Amino acid sequence: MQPRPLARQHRYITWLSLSLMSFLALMVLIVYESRWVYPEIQAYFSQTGSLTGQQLSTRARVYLQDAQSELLSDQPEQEALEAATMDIDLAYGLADMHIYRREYACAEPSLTELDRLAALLAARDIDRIAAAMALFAPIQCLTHIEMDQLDRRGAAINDFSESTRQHSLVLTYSSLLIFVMGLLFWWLHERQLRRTDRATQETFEWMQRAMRDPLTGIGNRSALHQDVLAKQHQSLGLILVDIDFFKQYNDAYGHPQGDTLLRQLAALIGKTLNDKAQLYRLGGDEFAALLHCPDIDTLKSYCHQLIEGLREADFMHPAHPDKKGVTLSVGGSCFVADEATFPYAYEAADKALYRVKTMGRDGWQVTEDA
Ligand SMILES: Nc1nc2c(ncn2[C@@H]2O[C@H](COP(=O)(O)OP(=O)(O)OP(=O)(O)O)[C@@H](O)[C@H]2O)c(=O)[nH]1
Repeated sequence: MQPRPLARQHRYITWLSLSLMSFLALMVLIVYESRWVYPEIQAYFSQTGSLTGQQLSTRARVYLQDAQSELLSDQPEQEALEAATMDIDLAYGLADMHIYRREYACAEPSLTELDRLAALLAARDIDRIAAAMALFAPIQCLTHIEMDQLDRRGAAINDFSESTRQHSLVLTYSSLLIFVMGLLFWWLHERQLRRTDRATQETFEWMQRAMRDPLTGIGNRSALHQDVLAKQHQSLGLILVDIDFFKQYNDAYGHPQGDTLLRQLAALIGKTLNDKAQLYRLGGDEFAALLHCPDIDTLKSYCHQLIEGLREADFMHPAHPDKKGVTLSVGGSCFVADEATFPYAYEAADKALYRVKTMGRDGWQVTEDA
């Protein structure tokens, strides 16, 4: 059975909504996974070893080494002391950081030492070599700070890379999972749809079979009733056809041949009525035809055609009491299709058929004003 356009549309909409849901889930995940980026960057540039922290200690150390060079140079005393004092002051200004005092034990004594040296140099109370030697301890401290800040920065970068790798992994596996789940949903949906299609098809076929006469392939009594209801308010003609002396035919030829005759008659009635009628087998040797009937004369002409058509076909009947071939008794009535009118129309056609039977068979009658 071809999938109906509506079912296909529904399938696409469901598939689309699943994709959208997966996409949304992925977006939520990305936003969730990215939440660490900004605090991480902030941490990188503020709390741990930072570029600024390292640069300040480096600059301060360079000033102190400059001061040492100036103290040990051969420039005039006055100039050398002034330049060294200036560099020590600059170094003090850079190294006098709260974070250095808090984090490094050597910071406090070094700053005190620089303070003392600056005062001694200003008072010319220390010789140049002693002052240069005294700068080694603060230089060592600043070098230590500088290296430590570098180490901390390296560690922060490593942490940053590691967490980036982990978050990327989470993101990759989650995307894969969502993709697989999308496929699974799609497969489940398709399977359900196929099952529903199959069940619908089976129900449809079962209903079709329930409405068919298995021997002749034409409709049965239920189909006749259903078709009448489907043609509400239309002018219809109902023709009932009964084989004459069918029992004798069966007795003479046997039931299988009787079955063949039933099939042949079903085909003949259809052909005679030019396929304008819907045919039914009501049971046994009784058929019915339902057709459009604008007036009673049309119905009469159909009935006449049936009798003449059978005569022309000339089916043999070896046991016909009147020594004829197979003959039919036909009764008809016209009615406006409705659930309420149909039983009366059926009764009227049946009465007409009965009249034919009682009048010797092989003929037709209609009941007017059913
Ligand atoms: N071969 C065959 N015979 C059937 C079938 N259904 C019913 N019959 C036979 O049809 C015959 C109908 O007999 P009756 O109702 O007496 O009708 P009739 O012999 O045609 O007599 P009248 O209608 O009065 O002319 C019976 O012998 C049934 O056994 C069928 O499916 N196949």
